[in-house]
Amino acid sequence: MLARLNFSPHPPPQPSAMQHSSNSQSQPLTSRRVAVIGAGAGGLVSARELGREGHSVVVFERSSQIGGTWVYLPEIESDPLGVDPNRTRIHSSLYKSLRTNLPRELMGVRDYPFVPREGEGRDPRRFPSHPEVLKYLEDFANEFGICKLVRFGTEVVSAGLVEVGKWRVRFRCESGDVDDEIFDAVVVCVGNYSQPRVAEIPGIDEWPGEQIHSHNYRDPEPFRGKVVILIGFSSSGTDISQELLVVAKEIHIACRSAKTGFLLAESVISKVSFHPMIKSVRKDGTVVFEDGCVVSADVILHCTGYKYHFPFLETNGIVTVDDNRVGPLYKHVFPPALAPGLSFVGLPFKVVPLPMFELQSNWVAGVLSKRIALPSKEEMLADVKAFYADLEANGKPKHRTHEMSDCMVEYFNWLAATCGCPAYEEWRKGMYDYTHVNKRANLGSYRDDWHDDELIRQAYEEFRKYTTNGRS
Ligand SMILES: Cc1cc2nc3c(=O)[nH]c(=O)nc-3n(C[C@H](O)[C@H](O)[C@H](O)COP(=O)(O)OP(=O)(O)OC[C@H]3O[C@@H](n4cnc5c(N)ncnc54)[C@H](O)[C@@H]3O)c2cc1C
Repeated sequence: MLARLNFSPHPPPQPSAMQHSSNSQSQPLTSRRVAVIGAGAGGLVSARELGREGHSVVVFERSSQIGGTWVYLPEIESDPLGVDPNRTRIHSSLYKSLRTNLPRELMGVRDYPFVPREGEGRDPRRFPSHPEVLKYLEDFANEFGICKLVRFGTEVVSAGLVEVGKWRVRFRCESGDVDDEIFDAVVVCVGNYSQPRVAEIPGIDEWPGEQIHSHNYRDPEPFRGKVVILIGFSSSGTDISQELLVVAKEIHIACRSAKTGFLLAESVISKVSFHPMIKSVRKDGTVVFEDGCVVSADVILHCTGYKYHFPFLETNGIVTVDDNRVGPLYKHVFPPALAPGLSFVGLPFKVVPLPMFELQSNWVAGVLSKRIALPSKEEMLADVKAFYADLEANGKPKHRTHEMSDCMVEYFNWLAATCGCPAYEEWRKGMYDYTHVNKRANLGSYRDDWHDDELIRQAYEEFRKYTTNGRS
């Protein structure tokens, strides 16, 4: 294992890895008044990119602090399944013990690396616990002066086009008063991990057990001694299963592919069974799987992901959410008929989020300033149609429209080339792939046991451009 490299705090930002190529036509850039909705990582990074481009930015944030997902709350919603429209709402889906599932070298913004910093409560590990990510976002916001752009306690209740190139944003302040303002553009950065998507299970209304979605999972204690059915074995499911193994009586994991590829430790394997999906549940508390196996269970825990949800958006049906496809969107960002006034930062999943936010928002900023040209509306629509046809031809269902996984690097490099930014570095690709392989081989220990030292060396070599030690 590589000895920890010790970097002192970030120096003032260097010329950005993301900084746009010079305005070769030497025309003045157009400055717009832009509303950014949400002050999570996506909104903070967007505000920085828009500001760098010379736009005037207002960030609307309904909570009292920045960080979005990374603001952990121990409370859960009044409906643990998260389907009752009248439930009390909690934004973050973090659970108490969460550590990142990506190494910090990958997670940070490209020109503001997420390096260990000294100080009280800091967590220097490669896969740190969640408060460290929030601290990094606070550092980022302070470094780039973002907080002064944020209107806290201000929830956007509607955003719609009033005339060509003018958007009305209506917002509710903490006092309850509703007001509105006009902007040239709206960038939606409200996050995609708050609105639970649950599995449909025949017979569930009469099943006597408890149900909960991972959005409302905080710690394993309520599951002590219970037989738990866990649906889904992606990011949340894999993590939560590891915690439950310590306290639950049995865990039955229902997932689409029974061959998950994960290797489990000998010590826990007897407590876990893998199954295909649930066929039905019965009044007597049993759960029937598609392979005919029957289990008497206490709890069903849905680790089944989230739905896109933009209740404030008024587009007269131009942008819709259909089976979790937000569309039509050109390259997951611009609705052709409303571009560039409306854009979305952060929709794709199975990605490295922050570098993607950086690229997407650099593109949005550049298009708004007229540094970067968009294709015509017709060309963008044709591109979207071709993309949908491609998904269909490859058997990818609609609800996975914004899933990247294998296409991530291609997408990032397309954005980078369009913006005139450097391509996604080779060490990043290598580290991303390695992390996934290592996770599969060592689900319980991949965060503390790794062998990608050469990639870490390359990462810190690059980070030297942006950190004090590297400059001295
Ligand atoms: C359990 C879990 C684990 C994760 N682990 C990792 C990880 O290890 N590494 C990683 O890189 N990423 C991880 N992610 C992904 C994470 O979501 C992203 O890193 C990133 O934080 C998303 O930022 P965002 O700005 O898109 O959304 P969010 O962080 O959700 O921020 C959205 C903000 O918008 C605000 N908002 C919403 N609606 C309105 C409105 N109408 N008006 C005003 N404000 C509004 C919200 O209050 C919130 O502050 C994880 C996600 C989850 C759920």
